Amino acid sequence: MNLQRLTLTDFRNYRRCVWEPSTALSVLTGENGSGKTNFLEALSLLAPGRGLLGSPAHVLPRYGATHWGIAAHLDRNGQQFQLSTGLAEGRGRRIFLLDGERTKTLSEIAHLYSCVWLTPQMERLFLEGASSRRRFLDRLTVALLPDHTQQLMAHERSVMSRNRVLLEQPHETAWLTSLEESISRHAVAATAARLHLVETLAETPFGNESFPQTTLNLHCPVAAALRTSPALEVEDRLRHALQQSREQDRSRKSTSIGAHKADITLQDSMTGREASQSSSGQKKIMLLSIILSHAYAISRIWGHAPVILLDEPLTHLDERRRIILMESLSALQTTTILTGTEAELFAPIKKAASFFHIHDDTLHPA
Ligand SMILES: Nc1ncnc2c1ncn2[C@@H]1O[C@H](COP(=O)(O)OP(=O)(O)OP(=O)(O)O)[C@@H](O)[C@H]1O
Repeated sequence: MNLQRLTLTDFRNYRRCVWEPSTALSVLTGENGSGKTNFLEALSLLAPGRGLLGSPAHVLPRYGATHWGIAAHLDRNGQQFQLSTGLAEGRGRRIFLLDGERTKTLSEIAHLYSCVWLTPQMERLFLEGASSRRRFLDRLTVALLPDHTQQLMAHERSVMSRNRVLLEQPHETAWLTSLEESISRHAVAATAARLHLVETLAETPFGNESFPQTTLNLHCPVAAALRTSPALEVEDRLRHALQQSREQDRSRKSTSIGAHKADITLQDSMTGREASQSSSGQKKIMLLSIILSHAYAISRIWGHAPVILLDEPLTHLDERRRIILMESLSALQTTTILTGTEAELFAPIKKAASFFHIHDDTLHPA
């Protein structure tokens, strides 16, 4: 996937920014707060699922603006198209346009465009509660199975309705039964999709051959597992479990079983230890391994490599691993953008990459 031009209008700190990368690999540098993360976020928002599972559309306009827009000219295996997204004036929801036409389904876009994204905030995944790990897992899943978003939204709506009915009309058993049927159907589908993702990632050799024609050997393989209850894999069992838990759920004012209770565990597969006990550098390597394995899985499934966005990928890595990572990335043919505050650290890819410095919401060739 090659990005040819990106235009941001009133997006975050960018009033109007047009960027045309000249090589597949680009390095964006800039001072703290210059807008490096915002720039990568814009490209991530072109992929379906990000808006639903990330920042809501109304927080994205530049302060003082009421709407925002992102437009990308892309080349996918020789096929050129324009993909845009944004919040139009007077509309509450963002829309997607493909070559200027409003898209009908998000899977239409998933066939054409995908990206993988690593941010420093993701390092908190190892320490935070299960809900942020679920969001992370779901975002990866949506890139492979776009319908996953609909399943999750339908599941959430049914869980909220069941909580309300349990509190306000607990004797409406027919209503509760139908909501529990809906929860079971969507929870089983969502669990199957998540398991599919975890299995797909497990098939790609984590931390080793994480991308075609590339060897990323950072010596810290990671194993991901979905911690889920067996009830979540069989509709009848889940329906029965929900029915049995009505009293208990009513007193705790929430539904205790469902797709919203699953968790993923991440382990260092060399030591067998939980990833949360690893060092900062080891955590970073595990995340990089997951993200690049995900990129590999996307390219196998959709037939095109995703855009790769790595925000501060060198932080916490020692010099040897920084060089291995940069050399691996410079072999990729797909648009890959790396950010950092110090351009000098990217010296090993001086020849392969184009360098830009962000200042005053503009990307200046460096
Ligand atoms: N909606 C918005 N309108 C205008 N500015 C915004 C908006 N949202 C965020 N910002 C500002 O954009 C600036 C740039 O943020 P960003 O996180 O992209 O910087 P960065 O270059 O990645 O910084 P760092 O190196 O510290 O990680 C921040 O100062 C933030 O306050």
